[in-house]
Amino acid sequence: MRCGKCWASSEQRRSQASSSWRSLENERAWFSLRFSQQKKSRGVSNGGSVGATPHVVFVLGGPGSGKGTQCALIAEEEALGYAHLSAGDLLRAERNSGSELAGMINEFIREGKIVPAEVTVGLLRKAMEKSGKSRFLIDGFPRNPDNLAAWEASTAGGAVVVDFALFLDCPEEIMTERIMERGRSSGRIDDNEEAIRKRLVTYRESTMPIIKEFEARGKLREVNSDQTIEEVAVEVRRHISAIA
Ligand SMILES: Nc1ncnc2c1ncn2[C@@H]1O[C@H](COP(=O)(O)OP(=O)(O)O)[C@@H](O)[C@H]1O
Ligand SMILES: O=c1ccn([C@@H]2O[C@H](COP(=O)(O)OP(=O)(O)O)[C@@H](O)[C@H]2O)c(=O)[nH]1
Repeated sequence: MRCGKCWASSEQRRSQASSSWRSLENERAWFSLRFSQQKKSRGVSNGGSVGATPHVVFVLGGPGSGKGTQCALIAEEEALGYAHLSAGDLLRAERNSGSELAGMINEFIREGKIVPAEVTVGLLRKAMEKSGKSRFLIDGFPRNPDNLAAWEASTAGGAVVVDFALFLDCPEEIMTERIMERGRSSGRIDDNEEAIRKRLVTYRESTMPIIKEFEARGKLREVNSDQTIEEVAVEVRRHISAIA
């Protein structure tokens, strides 16, 4: 039975969970196949070189911390060779496409909750393929342990290298101010006070543990994003440029 806050009954969830595992198997197969083919065909760009294993930087931080702004600046520098993939943008595009997932995605976004991992991993996969690039800034993902597990299952065997997670650290009051300002023109259903409160709870409870996980692995780079866009960009670029 459907309710305002749940997008599916427990039966639907169970059936979705089993199809999720099947799709994860497909994702895994895809990453290995796709990128081994790329190596053979030497057909992808890599900031000048071709044929290398794809490299990813996850860009994490709370809502309004500046992830999209900073990723766009790096992607503008063509010589660096990065494709900017915003998980949120991909989800909003899928919702706007009117696909069968649209209603479910809309509910999760409205509630500031995290969309089931296999949906997001599938959208990222397609976007990576379409980009023709082999360096990726993945903006706003992984947001919880399920996201990370699904990503790792789909890239098992080293098909994709995660260089590090870049954490844009910003006080919640500043993030809230920025999003309220963005909400004046963004048209986003979640750029309002009520949704921001929910998104901040999700960030604290679900995404912070992922940031801590990358820290524990020695794979976290941190930037204070409570500075001007230009000041943040200098530090972000320094971390990106340090990748071999
Ligand atoms: N360093 C900054 N100082 C002030 N405003 C910023 C800064 N970085 C981003 N913004 C603004 O704050 C809002 C949120 O930034 P955005 O990059 O969309 O954040 P996120 O992708 O993390 O949600 C945007 O309107 C953006 O122009
Ligand atoms: O990997 C992701 C990325 C985004 N979202 C959803 O999309 C919303 C907006 O995310 P986005 O990164 O665009 O916004 P930000 O939090 O950076 O402002 C989030 O609150 C989630 O509901 C999600 O479920 N999984």
